[in-house]
Amino acid sequence: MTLTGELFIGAERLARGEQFQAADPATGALIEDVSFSVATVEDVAAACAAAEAAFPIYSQLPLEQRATFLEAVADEIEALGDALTERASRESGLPAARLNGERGRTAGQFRLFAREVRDGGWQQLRIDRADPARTPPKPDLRLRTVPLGPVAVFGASNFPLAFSAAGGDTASALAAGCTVVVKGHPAHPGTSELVASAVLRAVERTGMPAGVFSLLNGTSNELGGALVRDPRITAVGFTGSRGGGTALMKIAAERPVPIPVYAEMSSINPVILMPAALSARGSAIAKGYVGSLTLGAGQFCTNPGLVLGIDGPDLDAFLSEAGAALSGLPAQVMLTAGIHRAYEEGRARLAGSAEVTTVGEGQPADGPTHGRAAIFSITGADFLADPAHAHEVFGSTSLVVRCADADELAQVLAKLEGQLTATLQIDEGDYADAARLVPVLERVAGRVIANDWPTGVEVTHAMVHGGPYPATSDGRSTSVGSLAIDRFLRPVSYQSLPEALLPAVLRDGGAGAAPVRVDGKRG
Ligand SMILES: NC(=O)C1=CN([C@@H]2O[C@H](COP(=O)(O)OP(=O)(O)OC[C@H]3O[C@@H](n4cnc5c(N)ncnc54)[C@H](O)[C@@H]3O)[C@@H](O)[C@H]2O)C=CC1
Ligand SMILES: O=C(O)CCC(=O)C(=O)O
Repeated sequence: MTLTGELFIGAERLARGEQFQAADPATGALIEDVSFSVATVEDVAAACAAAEAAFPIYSQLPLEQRATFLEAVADEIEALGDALTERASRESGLPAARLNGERGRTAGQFRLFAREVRDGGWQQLRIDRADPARTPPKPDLRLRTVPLGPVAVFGASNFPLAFSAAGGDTASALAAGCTVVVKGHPAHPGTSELVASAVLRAVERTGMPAGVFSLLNGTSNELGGALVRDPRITAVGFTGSRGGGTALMKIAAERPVPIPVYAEMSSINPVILMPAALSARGSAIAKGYVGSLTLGAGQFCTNPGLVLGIDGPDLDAFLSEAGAALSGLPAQVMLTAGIHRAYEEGRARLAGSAEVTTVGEGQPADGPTHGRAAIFSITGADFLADPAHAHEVFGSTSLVVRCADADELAQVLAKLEGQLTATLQIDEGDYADAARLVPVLERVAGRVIANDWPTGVEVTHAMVHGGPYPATSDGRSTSVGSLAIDRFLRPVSYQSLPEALLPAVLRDGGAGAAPVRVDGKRG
């Protein structure tokens, strides 16, 4: 498919005078085969108007039609085949195998949400029957969730497919019945265009209203700000930096009508090496750690950036294994020059800190945007003395905290900000101590993991990819898994409405296969 560089505003494809090009992350050279139009503030308004016009139609369609549309998006994304992988690899520097997997995950997310839409449980149907004989009389009350309205989605740089134009935020918003305006990430505009064209083919094929999906491109923060400010936008999905996420939260909160922002931001994903596990299989844990740390050049928000262990010979052996495993690994191309620069600054800050020791490094960089992996260590006391040591370094750098004892380890945990994940490496002999840690970890993180690694989020019903601030802006939700649909819904109660005016799904016998809670009893 030939790229045009146009914007997608509903069914219209538009070119603009101001344009930009993607850059090859490996060299920094511009990819000159196509220039991408920069959306104007008028384009933002037009996309939001199209999303607003489509919303009453799209949100009222039978759920079967909505589910069929989501499946058509999955099919069309898969049909893009190698062309999508090639473009995404060119724009992100990520290898083809990883991107093929991500394409499958992206299509899988749409299919999961199609099944979820059909299941209907997310509508939270409840009926409390009237009791006119009660004093005072009890009214008939019926509840369901309704979609919020048009949603703004910001594509992420590090997952050009699964967290971008048709990533998890878009899939869950469309599943909820919301329309979507995407602000594509400027690092991969061609990838976004290919994906948007697949979504629009699905729109056409399944007869969805134009405006259900739009894609805007541009490089400035003003564009994203204008989108969040638009009065028709009712919620925001974002994955990116803490600075970007908090800026959007501020804009959303200062609107005449504030709206929710679901921003996934920074996380260092603590991993706790429990003594029995460390003693029994420190070497295997070290290898697993280095594998997770260096996956995708460490550019995962689930990257294990912090490891906590009790000082002693087992931790020494672990560190030397991890350092050795790291030493042979090549530096990897990072996503953008800016992300590489931020990584190098973060790595240099740790390396230059008097309290920090270098445990091991990967092979030196042999290109301008290659990130060299590194593991550092610090004592628990020094870590506690300076909270800056807990700042995320986005890439393959991790800090191991050598705690004097279990009490100090608990103090370090207590100092941590909100996290997406917290991982325990445990054996049976650790269970008693681990049992005391689990309640602490569930306060810190959205996902508590045992004997696995945080990178690679499973897209399922029981997944939580979220966590207390600053891991996300709203720790009550997830951005991955079927529960993500809840972010874009709100409950409405219908009191004493005549049957003819009730939503069909709330009429007696109208729920179909969807579960209904009648007078408090689950069906
Ligand atoms: N938590 C996570 O999963 C991720 C975190 N990052 C972090 O973000 C850093 C920069 O990477 P990017 O992906 O470029 O993230 P970013 O936060 O700079 O940009 C993400 C998107 O938000 C927009 N944006 C950023 N700041 C904005 C503002 N003030 N107003 C309006 N729109 C704004 C950008 O134009 C882009 O579309 C990385 O070095 C890393 O530290 C990056 C990717 C994923
Ligand atoms: O680990 C994953 O699969 C997802 C990571 C993620 O959400 C991110 O890096 O933005």
